[in-house]
Amino acid sequence: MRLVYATRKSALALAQCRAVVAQLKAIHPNVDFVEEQVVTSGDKIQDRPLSEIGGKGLFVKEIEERLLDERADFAVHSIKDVPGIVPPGLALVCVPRREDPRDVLVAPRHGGLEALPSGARVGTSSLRRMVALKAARPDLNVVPLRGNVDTRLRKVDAGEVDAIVLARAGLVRLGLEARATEVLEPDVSIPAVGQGALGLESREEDEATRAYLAPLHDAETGICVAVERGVMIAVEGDCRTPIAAYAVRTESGRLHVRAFIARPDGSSCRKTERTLQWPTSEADAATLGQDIGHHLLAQIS
Ligand SMILES: NCc1[nH]cc(CCC(=O)O)c1CC(=O)O
Repeated sequence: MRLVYATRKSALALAQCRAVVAQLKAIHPNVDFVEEQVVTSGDKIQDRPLSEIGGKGLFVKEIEERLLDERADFAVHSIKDVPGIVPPGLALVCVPRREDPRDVLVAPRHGGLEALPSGARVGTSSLRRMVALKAARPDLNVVPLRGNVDTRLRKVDAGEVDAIVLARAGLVRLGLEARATEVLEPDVSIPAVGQGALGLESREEDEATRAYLAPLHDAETGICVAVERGVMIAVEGDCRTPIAAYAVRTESGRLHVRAFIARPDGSSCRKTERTLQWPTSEADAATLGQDIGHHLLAQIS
C-alpha cells in the first residue's frame, strides 16, 4: 500500500506532516508514505496581509486540487489555515490531539507585554492579534509583518520590530519554544479558530485512506475544533473580520467557549464567554458554534 501526502514546503508544514506520518508509520508499518511538496499561492505572496489577498484559503487551494485529482491521498494542515467550508468531495477526516493553542510574545530585548516601552513596534498582520494587543496596550505601535515563522523571528532579532506574536504550537513543533518571552493567556489573546490543532484532509469517498488516518483522531479536540469552526462559518465570507474562538472541555466535563469578533477596523468589538453542555457529536458542536457566531455578529452590526 502506498499513500501520497501533499504538504507545503515551509519548515513548520514539513515538521507537522512528518510528525504525523511518523505516528502513522508506527501504526501501519507496511504502508509506504510518499511526500509531495507543493508551493501554494499563500507562500508566493509574502508582502501583503492575508486579509487583503483573499485569506487563508490560499495556503490550501493547490493542495486540495491535488487531493481532488488524486495526485495525493491526504494532506496535513494547520486547521487554522483551513477555511470553514471544505470543497465538495473532500473532508477533514481526522483531527489529532491539540498542541498548546495559546499565542506567545517574542520580545528578545524586553520580555513581556507589560515591559514593552510605549510606542514599541509589534509586528503582526493578524487582525485578531492586533485587536488583542490594542486592548491590552493601546500605546503600542502595531505594524504589519508576514512571512514564515523563521522569517518573522529573523525580523524581530534584526530589530526591525521590537516584538512579534506567534502561535506557541508552531514554535513547539519547530523545537523553538524557548524563543517565547511571554505566553499570552486566552484572557489577553483569545486563540484563533483551530489554533494548535492539525487537520488531516482526504477525499470523502476514499474509505481506505480514511481508515488508515482514523487512529490519530482525538474526539475531544474534534468537538472543540468543530465549535470554533462553527463560530467562523457563521461570520465567514469576510476574511477582514477579526475573529477568535477557543473551546475547551472543563474538568467537570462541560464545554467552555470564549469568542470575539470585531469590525474590520477594530472599532466595534464583542466578546462572549459561555459554559454549555458537552456536545454529543461534531455536528451538534458546529451548530453551537454557529449560534455563538450569529449572536456576536448581531451585536456588532
Ligand atoms: N499560517 C500561519 C500559521 N498557521 C499555523 C500556525 C501555527 C501552528 C498552529 O496554530 O497550529 C501559524 C504560525 C503562527 O500563527 O504563528
